[in-house]
Amino acid sequence: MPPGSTFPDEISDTEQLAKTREQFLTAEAVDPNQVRDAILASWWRSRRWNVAADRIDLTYLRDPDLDTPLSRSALPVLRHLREHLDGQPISIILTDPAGLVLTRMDAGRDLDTHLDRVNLSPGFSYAEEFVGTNGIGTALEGGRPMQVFGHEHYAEHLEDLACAGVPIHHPISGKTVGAVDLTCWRKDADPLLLILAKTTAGQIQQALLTDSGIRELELLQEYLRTCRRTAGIVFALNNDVVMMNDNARQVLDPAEQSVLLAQAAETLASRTPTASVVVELPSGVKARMYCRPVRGEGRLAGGVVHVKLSSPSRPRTEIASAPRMFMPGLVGSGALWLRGCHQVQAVYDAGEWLAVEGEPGVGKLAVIRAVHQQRRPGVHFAVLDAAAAGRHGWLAEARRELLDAGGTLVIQHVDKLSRGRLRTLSRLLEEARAAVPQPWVAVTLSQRHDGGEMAGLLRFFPSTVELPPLRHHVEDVQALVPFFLSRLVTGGSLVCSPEAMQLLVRSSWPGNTEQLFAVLRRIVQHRRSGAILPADLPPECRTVSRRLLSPLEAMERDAIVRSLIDWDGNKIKAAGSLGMSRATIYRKIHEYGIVTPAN
Ligand SMILES: Nc1ncnc2c1ncn2[C@@H]1O[C@H](COP(=O)(O)OP(=O)(O)OP(=O)(O)O)[C@@H](O)[C@H]1O
Repeated sequence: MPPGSTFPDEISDTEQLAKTREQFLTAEAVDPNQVRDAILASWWRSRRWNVAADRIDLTYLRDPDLDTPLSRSALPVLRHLREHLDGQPISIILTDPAGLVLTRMDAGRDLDTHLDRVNLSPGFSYAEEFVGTNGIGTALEGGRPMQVFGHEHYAEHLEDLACAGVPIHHPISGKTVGAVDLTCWRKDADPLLLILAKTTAGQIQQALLTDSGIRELELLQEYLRTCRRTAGIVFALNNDVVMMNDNARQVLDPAEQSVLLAQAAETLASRTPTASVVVELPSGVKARMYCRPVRGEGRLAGGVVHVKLSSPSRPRTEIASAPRMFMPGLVGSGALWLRGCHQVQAVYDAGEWLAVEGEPGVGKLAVIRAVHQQRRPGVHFAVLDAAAAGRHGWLAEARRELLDAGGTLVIQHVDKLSRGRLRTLSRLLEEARAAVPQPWVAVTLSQRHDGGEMAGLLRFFPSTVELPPLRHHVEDVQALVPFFLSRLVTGGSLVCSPEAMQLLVRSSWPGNTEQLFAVLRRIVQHRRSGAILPADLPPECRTVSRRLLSPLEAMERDAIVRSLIDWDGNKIKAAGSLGMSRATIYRKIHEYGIVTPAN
């Protein structure tokens, strides 16, 4: 099957795909033309998660909570769809944003039995990190609709199925609140399934908007009233929205915001919310919070909170230099990081097209997006990934964005383009320079390329801004952690303990900010409120190795870290339990940069 296509043709495709998957699993070279780009990328991720391909052995996580805005809005839509499908063997599944199956509608005995056998049932998570490539997890991971057929699944027990998953976004906050998935037998697969899943996700979003609109309006009005009455710190929150006045953003750093939001969420969720609570912030400053629940249509719509900092012990200068979001969606105040961001702003303001360079995951796209949102909010913003340039329709999309759309276009990973594609893109950029309206174009790349076709492309971009790896501004981990936690856990009810933060700051983050985000995403799977402790951190956070380890090395490192934790840092006992000599464990600890518990 061609890598860009969306639907495998026939049996020959199926056999070829099965062979390709097997080659991938046995670490043989894979012909990228035999498998779709998005699937190959997902196989690589599955391998990095160490997902087992030969079995599905999931842990039952918890009873799904169906009394949530998502379930309340989605269930009537799904029931309606079930009626329309009129007994056809298509399973309709709703999950939360982490891939936890919330509900599955009956689809006939044979299919239901099979789905039970592969744990595609309420209470189990179909996140990519547990099951590997699949319609639900891969759609959520990529943040876009995804159809996965037969042998494209990473786990072989899913090879008889085809699934179409679509993330559901909250219509107001834009956050991913869940996914809808339609699963059928592979032999019955049809490209229309994805269209149906997209329509269903759209209907659920519409229902969410209708259901939450009135309550959100009540919350907004109460928030505005409070802001008019007081010049102090005010914020309003519910599960989907956080509003904050300028004072709150200027005076509180992200860690303090997280603590206050967590406390406010807890106070509002309690059956008898107390009117005023005193909270000690990480800096030692005391804050008195006045929480007022807001109701709309008989239900809790959220709460408005007014905060007074009651301890003046913190000097004003410290308040002013505390890290805060200086561009939309960005935190961090390390000198190298800020210099990169200011350079991007300057090039944008000069109206020049821009190349941004840096290791994978350092935040290249995030900075460009933030500058765009800051300078031209509401104007069209599009992202094209050059890693998917082999996909059918990619060039047509690039042409449309460059010549017709105006606004901002980011082409990520241009260093992944073939020479032919580089030449074609250069021609399009030439045309785009004369387009009306002219787009602002930025490209991102990980490696420096000084010659050949890449030089031809880069002549359209007068400046290259280099963003530093996270290890060069590792102090920003302190601000990134609470920021990511507030993105991952609604209501901000999870904070990081100082002990865990110390380990996070000591890690070397070869995968940069993206890796930090992935680590926290994994942690919130099992800890959703309270404080993250050192024991919650995965073994990779106990190493200061500067290089990315191979999957086999990572497994060995993890085993050593776990054993050291089990034996309270006693290296000799840990080595004994692993069947390793004392010399070997010392060498490995040094080689992998393991920070032992005793350290
Ligand atoms: N300073 C920051 N503040 C907040 N979030 C950040 C920051 N830097 C990076 N991120 C987040 O980290 C993740 C990785 O960033 P991003 O995708 O921009 O990296 P990238 O350099 O473009 O990666 P790649 O080259 O691998 O595509 C994203 O979720 C992004 O929002």
